[in-house]
Order: sequence, then C-alpha cells, then structure tokens
Amino acid sequence: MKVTIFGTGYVGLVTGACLAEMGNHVVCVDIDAGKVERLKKGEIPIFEPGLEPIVKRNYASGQLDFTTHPAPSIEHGQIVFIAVGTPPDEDGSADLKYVLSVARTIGQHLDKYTVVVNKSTVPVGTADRVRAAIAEELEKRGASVEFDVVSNPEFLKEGDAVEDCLRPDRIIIGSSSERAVNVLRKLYAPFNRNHDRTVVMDERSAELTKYAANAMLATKISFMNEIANIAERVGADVELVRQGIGSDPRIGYHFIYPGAGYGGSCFPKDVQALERTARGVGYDARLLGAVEAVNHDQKTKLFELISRHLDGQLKGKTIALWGLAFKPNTDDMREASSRNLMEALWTAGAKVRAFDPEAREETHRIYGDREDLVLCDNAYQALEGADVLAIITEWKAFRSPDFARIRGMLGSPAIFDGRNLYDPVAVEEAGLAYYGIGRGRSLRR
Ligand SMILES: NC(=O)c1ccc[n+]([C@@H]2O[C@H](COP(=O)([O-])OP(=O)(O)OC[C@H]3O[C@@H](n4cnc5c(N)ncnc54)[C@H](O)[C@@H]3O)[C@@H](O)[C@H]2O)c1
Ligand SMILES: O=c1ccn([C@@H]2O[C@H](COP(=O)(O)OP(=O)(O)O[C@H]3O[C@H](CO)[C@@H](O)[C@H](O)[C@H]3O)[C@@H](O)[C@H]2O)c(=O)[nH]1
Repeated sequence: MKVTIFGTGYVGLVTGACLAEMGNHVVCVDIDAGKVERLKKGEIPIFEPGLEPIVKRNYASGQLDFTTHPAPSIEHGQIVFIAVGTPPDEDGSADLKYVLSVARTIGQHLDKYTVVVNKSTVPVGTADRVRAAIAEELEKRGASVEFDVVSNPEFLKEGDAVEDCLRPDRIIIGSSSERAVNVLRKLYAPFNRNHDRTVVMDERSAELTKYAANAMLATKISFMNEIANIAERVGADVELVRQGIGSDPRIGYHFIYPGAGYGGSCFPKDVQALERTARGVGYDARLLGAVEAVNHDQKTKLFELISRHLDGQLKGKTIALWGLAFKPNTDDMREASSRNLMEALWTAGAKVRAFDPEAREETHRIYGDREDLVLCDNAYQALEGADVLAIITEWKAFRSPDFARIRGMLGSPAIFDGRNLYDPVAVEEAGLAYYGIGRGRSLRR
C-alpha cells in the first residue's frame, strides 16, 4: 500500500522502515532538512538496534523514501500517519502544535479519500481536533474530499523499537468508520499472521488506552520504588521482595525493577499529561500525582546516598558514572536520571567522569564542554582519579565488573548501584562499600 509518514523520529522512522519492510511503498516527511539529508545518505540519526539495515535496504530498493516536501507526499499516501512530537507545554499538558500543524498541511493538499492516522501520543479528543483542522483547510480551498481520522497509538519501547514494531503485542485501531478500519486491517495484515492482534474501538478510547498503558507501567515502577524505600528502612532487601511478588502471575516479573527513577520521553510526560487531562474534567487523579511525586524523589536518591557516604563533603570530589542514557540500548537522554544526578553533583561542587556505550555524543550536545564533566572512552577510564562509582543505566557491559580493580582505583571505595545490578556481598567482600536501592539487608550488616 502507499503510505506517508509525517515525522522521522523514533516512532515515524521505525514505523516507516517496518512498513516498507512489509512491502509497502513508504514516504517519510520531516521539516528537519538536515535529518532528511542524513537519512538519504544512509545515516541513522538515532541509535536503535536493528534499524540501520532495514532503513538502508528499503531506501536502496525504493520502498522507502525521505523528503521535506509535504504536497507530493500527501498525494502519494492512501494512508497518512502523523508521528510528530507531543512535548509537555508549560502546565504539563501535551502540546499539540506539531500535530495540528501537520493536520492543517494535510488539509491544504488532500486530493482523494485518505485515511489520516494519528500515531503520536495525544490527549483524548485530539482526533476530533485533527478532523476539524483538516476540514477547515479543505473549506478554505473550497475542496470537497472525503477522509477519515483514526487513532492508532504506538507502544514501541526504545532499544527494542524494531522488534516491538514488527511483532506488536496489540494493534489498537480507534475509529468509527468501517471504511477506515478496513484499510488499516489490510495494512496490518502481515503483522497479524500468527494471530489477530487488532483491537478496534472508538477514537477516544484508543487515545486513553495509550495513556492508561504508560500510566500503569509507571505506577508499577513507582510502587516498587516505594517498597524499596520501605525495605531500606526496615532492613529488608527489595530484590528478594521483587522475586517473591513477581512469581505471582497476577503481578508478574515485568516492570517491577526499583531504581533511580523512570525517565525517557514518554512516562514522565504522559503521566503528567493524563493527570492534567483528569484535572481539566474536574477529577483529581491522586494516584497519578503520587506516581509522579515518588519518581521525582527517586531521582534524587543516588545523590543523597553519595552525599551521606562522603559526609556532605562533595566539593572537589570526583564521581565516576557508568551510564548516561535513560535506559540501555539507546542514546536518548530525555528525562534521564543521570541528568538529575550530574546536575546535583555539579551544584554541590563535585566533578563527574562518565562513560556510556552510546550516549556520549548526545551528552556532549546537551552539556557542551565543561570542566566538571569528562566523557570517557571506556568504563575503567571513568574511574581514574575518582572517589566513588555510581551506576545509573544497566548496560550489559556493566553487569560483571572486576570489583578488585574498581576498589584499587577509587579514593573512597564505594559503589552506588542505581539499578541493583550487583550482589552486595560480592562487592563488600572485594573491599568496597555497597549502596543499592532498597537493599536494607546490606546496610544492616
Ligand atoms: N519515543 C518513543 O519511544 C515513543 C513510543 C510511542 C509513542 N511515542 C509518541 O510518538 C510521538 C513522536 O515521538 P518521537 O519520540 O518519535 O518524537 P521525535 O521528537 O523523536 O520525532 C518527531 C519528529 O517530528 C518532526 N516534525 C515536527 N513537526 C513536523 C512537521 N510539521 N512535519 C514533519 N515532521 C515534523 C521533527 O522534526 C522530528 O524529527 C510522541 O507523541 C510520543 O509521545 C513515542
Ligand atoms: O522495571 C522497570 C522498568 C523500567 N524502568 C525505567 O522506566 C523508564 C522507561 O523504560 P521503558 O518503558 O523500557 O522505555 P520507553 O522507551 O520509555 O517505553 C515506554 O514508553 C513508550 C512511549 O510511550 C511506550 O511506547 C512503551 O510501551 C513504554 O514501555 C526507563 O527509565 C527505565 O529505566 C524502571 O525503572 N523499572
């Protein structure tokens, strides 16, 4: 089928590449001319495992193309996706300016029946606003063209985006038009060969489904961080508690890892946006407020532990940091917990020597050159001249380090394990102090 996608970010580029891989003829449009230029040269602007080969292969075969020109792209697509950003605006609600701008552009060029599909994460009621924006532009032109607007939220995770896109858990189609649903069923048929993953519903329910999914996952994480904070105080080990509760299939092992707080471009903004939506309709979403508040405090956790270990004397100290990205297998630093930690350390007068397998360039782009940040080439280089080590992203490369070597390199040997990667006993036996998240048992010894 002929598909057009507005936005070549994490969602647009991955969706475009995967749809091209399935034999569709896909045109990706972006207003960022530099990005489009790089994509045409085969350079992938983000680190996403498995993405580069499918983009290159499908671009080379002509199944996938990139452009900055909306008019011919809208002409091309039987289906036009909107996959642009919806960042938080000043009060935390989702800013729809990019989505509505694309909607107006579509209205300015629409020339045949088209299914307009919104993939961005948007507040309930946005499909109506997109429909109205397109209709208004058509009216201005005096054009009468049929179209449908569908809500088709995306559930991919960064780091696993290609796999999630090729093998989705579910495909939500929010539409009251049978004609549009049939077009999308046809598009997604190759993704449903094993079993039908499609759930058809109305637009508003589809829009809310996306926020509900992210809010539920964020709630699980904040819940576990709360249990970790209790465990620490009562002398229990949250890692044992996690395994104890995860074995109940009603709870499950997924998304109950305590840590240095959740980050990324979705959970923080989506929990906030849902809370603002609720407030806007006169409902005080207390649970969502608590999820946010627990996460906010959790992001200060490692700083507090480090400060306590160094008796509040952070000025002139050097902290080695392993991990910068908000999670492994990405170079994305949006709302990353590493940023809260580094910024608190700098404010207290400490220096940071950091290593991340992929996020070095992005960190440099955000913070530039500064005296209190050294971006290192490997994990052990970050330890040179450092007092203590903090781990904030659970990259595989950090899973089994040489603790004796670490001890030998640190001025005040201690590990601050922000993702509970290590066995406290093994760390302590190597002569290092161990601080994890909610590991009360190790603190008691
Ligand atoms: N990142 C994720 O893991 C993820 C997963 C599911 C859903 N989402 C949601 O999907 C949406 C997109 O997220 P993202 O992370 O891909 O964003 P992103 O910031 O990585 O990319 C957005 C792209 O849209 C482009 N753009 C902006 N205005 C445009 C216009 N008028 N025409 C064409 N292109 C335009 C930007 O230049 C940018 O390249 C958001 O609503 C987000 O919440 C994101
Ligand atoms: O048990 C856990 C699991 C995750 N995290 C943290 O939660 C954040 C988000 O992780 P993850 O959900 O894996 O990454 P995202 O790429 O942000 O994906 C989420 O956000 C996307 C955008 O909406 C959705 O599409 C995905 O389904 C949803 O998982 C990261 O900081 C993780 O460190 C924890 O602290 N504990």
